[in-house]
Amino acid sequence: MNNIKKFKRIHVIVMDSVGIGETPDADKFDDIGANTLLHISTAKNGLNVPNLERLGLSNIYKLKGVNTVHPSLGYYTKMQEASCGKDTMTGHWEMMGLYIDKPFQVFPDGFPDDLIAQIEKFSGRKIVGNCPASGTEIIKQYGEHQLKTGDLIVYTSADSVLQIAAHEEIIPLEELYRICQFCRDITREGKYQLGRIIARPYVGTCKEDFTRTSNRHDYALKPFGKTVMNSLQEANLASIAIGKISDIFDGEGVTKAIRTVSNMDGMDKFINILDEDFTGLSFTNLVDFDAKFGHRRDPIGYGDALEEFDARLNEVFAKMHDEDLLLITADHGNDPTYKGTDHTREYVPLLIYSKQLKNYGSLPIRKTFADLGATIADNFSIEMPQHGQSFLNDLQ
Ligand SMILES: O=P(O)(O)O[C@H]1O[C@H](CO)[C@@H](O)[C@H]1O
Ligand SMILES: [Mn+2]
Ligand SMILES: [Mn+2]
Repeated sequence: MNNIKKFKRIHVIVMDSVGIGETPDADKFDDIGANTLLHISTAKNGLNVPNLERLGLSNIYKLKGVNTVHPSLGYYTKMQEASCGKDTMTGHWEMMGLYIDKPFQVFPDGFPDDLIAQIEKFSGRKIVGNCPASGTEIIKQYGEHQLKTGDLIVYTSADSVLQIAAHEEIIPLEELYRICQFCRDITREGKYQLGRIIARPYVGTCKEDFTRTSNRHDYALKPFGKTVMNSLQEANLASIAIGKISDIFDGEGVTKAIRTVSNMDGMDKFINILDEDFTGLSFTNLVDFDAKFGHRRDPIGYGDALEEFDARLNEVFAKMHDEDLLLITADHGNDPTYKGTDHTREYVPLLIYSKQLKNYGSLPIRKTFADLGATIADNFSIEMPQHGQSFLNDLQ
């Protein structure tokens, strides 16, 4: 890094699912033509994101209503995912230097009878659903049935995930969590290994007003190997997880976990962290983009959420110290105008800002999300991850 001190704090913000166009291998995922940001900007007839604009967002891919800027106020590029998956865990683990070579198992036809039987036996409740579904649709379909019978609503998606929807007044949270923990324990390895179990509680009186609550809980697998977060922790540096991050890594390499209930709550908590004195990483995930708008195929809501996020960057810039580095990126796409309701294989944007950097411009396209973790490791002089190349020296 020419004439530049290393950074004391690196802040990574993951805008969950904010992709920026199909990758060269999008055909393998049946995602040709997907472009989350572009299609949101067109659906909204222009996006109003002045801070992301200044950092160079539209220089990566021209979005409607977002100017290209020269010079930009940040380094900008996009990253391709090397692992063969497009789920949240794969994306985040790769950012921290770990690849998934064999995709997590999915169950497009529902879960096998013997697995379902084990869950029914443990819980003493019958299971309905057992198919891929959108979480808000399946509670419309089976919620009233659940109110009458107490049956469990089990569903999956294109991800390696077993989700249990449960009305909070019919199946108390502690019971739901206990059942999910059981599901987690029986699917850690072997033929039914699953990426995640997710508790999906909701409230309401009938299908017209059922609403999911923020008591969602994710039970992930432990990362299959060492991540940059483990190395930070070993070196007695901070590795602060805000939002879903701690769940995604099953707490591995997390020195402090801060839970959030929404994107704006995530931004509040991140901005508070900027006031704390630490050396190391803060790692924030903003999941509303994905859960509330991407999977719901709501491009207008998605665009509004992006504008709301952008507005909070004023506070972030104001609070950043000279020795801070900010990296804004995403973990996969979820084009809300695309067919189906699942993630899309896309490039993710990477925007880089620090008060001590000046010669802003484009960086080469990254072949792997792991370049992010390699840069963090390089900066803190800790063990380099198995994958990824540091771009620290490109920052001036
Ligand atoms: O449709 P909902 O319940 O939001 O579920 C979505 O959220 C899950 C976890 O991110 C994905 O696997 C997808 O199924
Ligand atoms: Mn995600
Ligand atoms: Mn998702």
